[in-house]
Amino acid sequence: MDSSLDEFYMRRCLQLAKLGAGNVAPNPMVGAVLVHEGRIIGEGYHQLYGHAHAEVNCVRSVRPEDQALIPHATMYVSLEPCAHYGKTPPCAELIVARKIGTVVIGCVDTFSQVSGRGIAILEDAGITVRTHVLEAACRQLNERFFTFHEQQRPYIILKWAQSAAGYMAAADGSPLRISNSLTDRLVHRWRSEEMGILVGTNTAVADNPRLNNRYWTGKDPVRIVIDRTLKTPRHYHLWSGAAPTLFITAEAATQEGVTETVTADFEQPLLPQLMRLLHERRILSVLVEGGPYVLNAFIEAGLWDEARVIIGSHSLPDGVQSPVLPPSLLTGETLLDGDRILYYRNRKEGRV
Ligand SMILES: NC(=O)C1=CN([C@@H]2O[C@H](COP(=O)(O)OP(=O)(O)OC[C@H]3O[C@@H](n4cnc5c(N)ncnc54)[C@H](OP(=O)(O)O)[C@@H]3O)[C@@H](O)[C@H]2O)C=CC1
Ligand SMILES: Nc1c(N[C@@H]2O[C@H](COP(=O)(O)O)[C@@H](O)[C@H]2O)[nH]c(=O)[nH]c1=O
Ligand SMILES: [Zn+2]
Repeated sequence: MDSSLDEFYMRRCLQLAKLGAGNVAPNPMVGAVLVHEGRIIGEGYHQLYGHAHAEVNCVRSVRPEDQALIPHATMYVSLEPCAHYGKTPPCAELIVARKIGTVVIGCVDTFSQVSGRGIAILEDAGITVRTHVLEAACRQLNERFFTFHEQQRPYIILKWAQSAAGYMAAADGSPLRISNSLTDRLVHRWRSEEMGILVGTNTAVADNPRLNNRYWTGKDPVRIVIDRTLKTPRHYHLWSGAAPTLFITAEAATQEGVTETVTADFEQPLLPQLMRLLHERRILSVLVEGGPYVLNAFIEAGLWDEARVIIGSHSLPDGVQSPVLPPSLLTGETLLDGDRILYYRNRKEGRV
């Protein structure tokens, strides 16, 4: 078998999968193509959470005159076909029922209800299966999903803005705009891409932040506030009910509309409890927007996957110190109208 051809069609699966970005979480993005003698006869991707999977849309897209070719075609799919009855029936059974002879898979689905069972169903039915084609790229596409299922915690992105001298706020703690308005748009795009956004008590009290997505299209993340004694004043934005909000507190649990207080044991390390709680609530990813105390707590615990550091042109020579990350973890840098944005990664993974 020509492995470069497998990679060629898998790249098409990845392109298709990405069309689901923003609409399928907490499900993974998945793309599929059906190929018969060098011609693509079907294409599909997972378009919307709770709706048909990529393989179903791919089979449905085959034109009536090509239907007879399906048993002689090869299906390429970026993620192992599912084996469980979730919101839809198992795709592995659809592939068996349609008598597709060969299936080429990008990466195994490590979600406990699938995890090799999809491949087993195909092989037991006599289907030829090839796996691990562009595996690193297929895993990277869904790194939030894989981190969530393999580490039982959300994918964590740390983000802050600092001056060139390394300060995040004035010495008296009063809030300060460091990033420019174009960078703020990018930040709101980042907010739209993650399921949660988190700040510490002092940031909630000092900044009265909204933590929503106002400068980009798409969703607002769930706001998560660490607030042991519920210090955040009730008239602040975080209590407004304008977006789902979780206050992590030592006080009793309550619910007012979309605003909840959730009790944690502050005598015990908080971050492991927080990770469990967010896993239970199926929050796949969190953008941690500060302040430095919270950011450093995540860094010290090694609980982060990416960091995005904005270095503004603001000359702030003194004040609240920003965290420091090892330069060896720096993976890229961009410039946006005078702001420098540094990108860090906490582990090595293949890139798309
Ligand atoms: N430039 C930027 O990007 C940003 C700047 N800022 C600025 O940063 C400053 C605030 O930062 P900072 O003082 O570090 O405060 P934080 O917002 O990080 O809040 C720290 C407090 O939150 C609680 N907390 C946080 N993490 C934990 C944990 N793991 N376990 C238990 N409690 C926890 C504690 O409160 P307690 O002890 O009361 O229980 C702690 O003192 C403000 O001036 C703000 O304007 C903030 C965000 C971003
Ligand atoms: N000062 C600062 C940031 N601060 C972060 O943004 C929060 C305010 O969010 P919002 O109320 O939604 O605008 C604030 O509490 C802090 O977490 N972010 C940045 O990108 N650049 C900046 O210069
Ligand atoms: Zn499926």
